[in-house]
Amino acid sequence: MRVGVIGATGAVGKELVDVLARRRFPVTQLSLFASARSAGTTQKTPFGDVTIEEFSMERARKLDLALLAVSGDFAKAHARALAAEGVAVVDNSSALRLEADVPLVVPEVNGHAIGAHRLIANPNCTTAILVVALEPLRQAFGLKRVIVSTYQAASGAGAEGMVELERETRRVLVEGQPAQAEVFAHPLAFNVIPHIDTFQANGYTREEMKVAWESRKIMGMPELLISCTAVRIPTMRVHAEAVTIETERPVTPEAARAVLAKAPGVRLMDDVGAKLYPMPLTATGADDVEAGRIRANDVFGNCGLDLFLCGDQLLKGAALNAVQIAEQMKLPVPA
Ligand SMILES: NC(=O)C1=CN([C@@H]2O[C@H](COP(=O)(O)OP(=O)(O)OC[C@H]3O[C@@H](n4cnc5c(N)ncnc54)[C@H](OP(=O)(O)O)[C@@H]3O)[C@@H](O)[C@H]2O)C=CC1
Ligand SMILES: N[C@@H](CC(=O)OP(=O)(O)O)C(=O)O
Repeated sequence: MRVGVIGATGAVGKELVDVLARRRFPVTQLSLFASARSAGTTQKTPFGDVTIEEFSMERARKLDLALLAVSGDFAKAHARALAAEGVAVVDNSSALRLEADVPLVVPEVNGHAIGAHRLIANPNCTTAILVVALEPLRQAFGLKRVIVSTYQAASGAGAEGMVELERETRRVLVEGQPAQAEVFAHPLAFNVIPHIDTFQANGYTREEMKVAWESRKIMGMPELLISCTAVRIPTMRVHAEAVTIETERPVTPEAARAVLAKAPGVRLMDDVGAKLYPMPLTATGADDVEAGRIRANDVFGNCGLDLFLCGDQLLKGAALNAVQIAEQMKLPVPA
């Protein structure tokens, strides 16, 4: 299959190439696209050294599958046009996620929505990690309300976010100077910032609203009551989420653990006596979303549950989920 990764030099794009190789996706020809500034450079990949090409529709329309990891504006300009050319497209940006004719998919939750569609949207990273754990709990106990607070890594802001966190941490520790900010709203080193994406009229940020909008669409629960506080923290990778739910039917921590232990895409890590709980250090590079710190939340009587999640947002929140979607799309089988 002729596969193209568009945005191949970025945080998500590099992971996409690795995931394609790791999952033995049937790639017969891999094309890597980025902007003009990267064109002509060489990227080492598990498929060998590949020269980065500047994106053009002429080149991309020859692909069987295009994995887009650029911006929303780029997706608006090219995603539908590529799909119309017969290219299967999975887009990582937020541009098309709420469009009625574009399925928004986390395969463990709503893989059935893929059908014969040629253009699929990959969800917001925080949302994908959340719904993998929420869906099995919903199936077992019903779901009334969700309150989530997030702890999001610098790489959520792309390759430049990682560079800034490393540079500014050095500035403080090595040079003894105060940290500065360009990518983030404030210096991130030795700080936490309750501001990801732009503020909306209702006081929430767009990142927080995406968690609500997208969870409702993926889970097919347009009325789901859900509130999010999204916070950037100075880790490199993995988004953590403190989640409180109110269920429709009574829930116990033991029953929730039994459900999550069997849930696809979830790794139960919940043994506080052994200091076993989800953490960015253990979730980094892992496909499964870690779930732990499961306990009854008495605020909601016998229908309340608290839990803590950690998911590698460059994998389940982006590249892994996108390749899982591609695996379920109806694509030409190479001879
Ligand atoms: N980071 C994350 O955790 C997640 C990101 N996403 C989404 O994935 C997308 C990519 O994010 P991320 O990897 O973090 O971003 P990066 O900033 O790390 O990478 C952006 C990529 O886009 C390329 N690019 C920029 N302009 C063009 C262009 N005109 N034509 C072709 N390629 C171009 C860049 O190439 P060059 O190096 O040449 O500039 C680079 O490869 C975004 O839409 C983001 O919202 C989704 C889920 C999680
Ligand atoms: N907003 C996420 C990453 C991201 O790119 O999300 P989205 O694809 O929804 O814009 C973060 O900063 O951690």
